Amino acid sequence: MGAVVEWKIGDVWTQKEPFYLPVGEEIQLFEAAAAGRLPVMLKGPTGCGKTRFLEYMAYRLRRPLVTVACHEDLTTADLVGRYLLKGEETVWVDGPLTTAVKRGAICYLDEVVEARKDTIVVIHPLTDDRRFLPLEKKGEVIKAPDTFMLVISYNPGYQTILKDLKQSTKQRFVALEFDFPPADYETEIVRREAGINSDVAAKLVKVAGKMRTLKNRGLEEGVSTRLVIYAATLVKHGIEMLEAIKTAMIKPITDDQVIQKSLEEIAATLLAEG
Ligand SMILES: Nc1ncnc2c1ncn2[C@@H]1O[C@H](COP(=O)(O)OP(=O)(O)OP(=O)(O)O)[C@@H](O)[C@H]1O
Repeated sequence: MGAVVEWKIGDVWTQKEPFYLPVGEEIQLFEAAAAGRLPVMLKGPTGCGKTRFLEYMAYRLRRPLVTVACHEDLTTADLVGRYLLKGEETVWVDGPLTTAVKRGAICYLDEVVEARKDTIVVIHPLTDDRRFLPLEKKGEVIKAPDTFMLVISYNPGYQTILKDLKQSTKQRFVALEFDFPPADYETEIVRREAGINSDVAAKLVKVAGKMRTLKNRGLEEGVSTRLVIYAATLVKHGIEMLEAIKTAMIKPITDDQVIQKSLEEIAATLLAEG
């Protein structure tokens, strides 16, 4: 048995509309894919709004959202289900993928590349016009209802030759590309999410923008919108700007003290400029 799989079902009818600020044509494209029963890949760096977008789309389409955090020990049984011993009896327990298919939900496999290649293969029949899920252990095949939709997230920045999706998997999805929002959009997102004024939000976004230009020059990944929101939240709770930037936007992304110091200097200079 694999490690415990982390998953949750969000029922849209019990949920209020998630805040999502569209940046391009992503809503129309996703709706067209949903109408055409096509599987979707959300491509982009960590913390840039992929999950929030999907929560918003699930709400908009009034479909439950089943989210699975993929990891390298994830087995087919973790996704599909397994027989478990309950007292004297052996009972079948559906996994998140089976639950999503049965409920006609959107199933979101987050960071799918982390899962083992032999595990990923189980989604193949769901991603073409067959749209079925084989439950091999149970000797059953479930046909997906029209509302079922498979969505995966994928961060191309992390991939190496050893860890990448196979072409035969990639070429089963339409891809929506995400990136950090343009500065004025990101300012609005940070303002709303952290509940701070636009001025503070704009300054943090400016620092984040500068830090992102240093990607590949010592920094593996640009600072995420999520971290900018964290910094804004610290400021809202009384932490001074530079300290908030160090704690939320610099230390989490690099352990290298020399790089930390130079990022701090860049931030201090930008803050002094006003
Ligand atoms: N366009 C947007 N509209 C509203 N909020 C956004 C938007 N983009 C980013 N955010 C904010 O950024 C946070 C991080 O985004 P999210 O959790 O969706 O990232 P992600 O791309 O799914 O990251 P990961 O791959 O690490 O799961 C969200 O909680 C939300 O507050």
